[in-house]
Amino acid sequence: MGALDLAGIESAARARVPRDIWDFIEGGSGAERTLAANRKIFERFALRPRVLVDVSTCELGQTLLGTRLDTPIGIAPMAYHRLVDEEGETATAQGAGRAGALFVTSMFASRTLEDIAKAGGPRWLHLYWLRDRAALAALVERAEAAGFGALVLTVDAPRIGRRLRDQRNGFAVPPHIHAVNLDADLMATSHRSEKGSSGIAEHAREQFDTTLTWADLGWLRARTRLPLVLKGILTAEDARLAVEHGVDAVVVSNHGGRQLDGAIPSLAALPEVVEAVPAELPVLFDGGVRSGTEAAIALALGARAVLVGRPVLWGLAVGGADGVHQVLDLIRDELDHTMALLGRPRLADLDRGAVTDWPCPTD
Ligand SMILES: Cc1cc2nc3c(=O)[nH]c(=O)nc-3n(C[C@H](O)[C@H](O)[C@H](O)COP(=O)(O)O)c2cc1C
Ligand SMILES: CC(C)CC(=O)C(=O)O
Repeated sequence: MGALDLAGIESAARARVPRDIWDFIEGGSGAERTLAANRKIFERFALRPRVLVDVSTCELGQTLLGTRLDTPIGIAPMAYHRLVDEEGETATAQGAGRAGALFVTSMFASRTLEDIAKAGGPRWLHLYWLRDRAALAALVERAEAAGFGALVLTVDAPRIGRRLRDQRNGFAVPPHIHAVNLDADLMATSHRSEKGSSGIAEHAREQFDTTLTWADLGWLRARTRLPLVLKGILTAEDARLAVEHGVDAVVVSNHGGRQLDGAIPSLAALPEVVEAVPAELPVLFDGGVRSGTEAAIALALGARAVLVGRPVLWGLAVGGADGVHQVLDLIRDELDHTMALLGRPRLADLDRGAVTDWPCPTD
């Protein structure tokens, strides 16, 4: 029998993945307040079921920025999938393809964009803004040629958060795993392991452009015909600026609690962002989603799609492409079930009326 929920897949993954890699994946920044809050906040919302609605079929497919998807549950960008599986991102892409799910590939993928494209499935490419703009431009060109459908620029990481687990472990990218889409000399620091510091944070300090402002977005826009998505928006103010700067979509995210510790839980930021942007601008969401019920809550609060991070790596660690497919299908099936029992069989029916604030009496 397959896993009935993600908890079983998580514990199987934990048993397989080496401790320092597990800490890198699971960890947050600082006291991990935001990491914990991303999960806890889902308890503060409850669903409002309607009855006597024809729910004989639920429709979970949609077209998002020109990309056809069979499910509103996609994969958040995560670096270095080969940390947990020999094949890495090509297996992830296969699993996502079978589920008809969006795979947002990290710029720090450990397989080439071209191999990922060959594995099939709907895909977008995530970017950090490197000081080396020529490297960025080259990546954008390759992404277009390889059929990536949008660019997702992550804007919440001018520096890497203080990830104490990684600092204690002296975590660095193992020597046999590489961000193969970037030149080796650009990535050298990420492999430097030293107790008390994180190779990943050191690398970002060296290579990420910390001078980046809204005014620079035009440079990227001018280089691509692909839709541009900003990931890491948590306030109405920034959502409005994103719209003013012609962005095509935003992802409400606090980077899974890995960046600013103490930042607002992702789900708490979602309503103000949704309210601040025109109805037609897609708002995506990530942070702490571990079930179809939680996906339904985020969709009802206005997300057009929900991205899932860590659970996909659990699936990959446990079962490669099959494990990724299993994780995505499990959440999708739970969502389908939730929509039926909610009396809201189409994604468009999942509106603000489907959910209510319900301050938990034990809080
Ligand atoms: C191991 C790992 C690597 C990540 N790498 C990236 C990355 O390269 N770029 C990025 O924008 N976000 C990255 N993230 C953040 C995810 O895109 C996402 O915001 C977060 O994991 C969502 O929360 P969840 O894991 O609770 O679902 C990473 C997250 C993890 C766990
Ligand atoms: C290589 C890292 C900078 C990837 C990342 O964004 C993360 O670990 O959260």
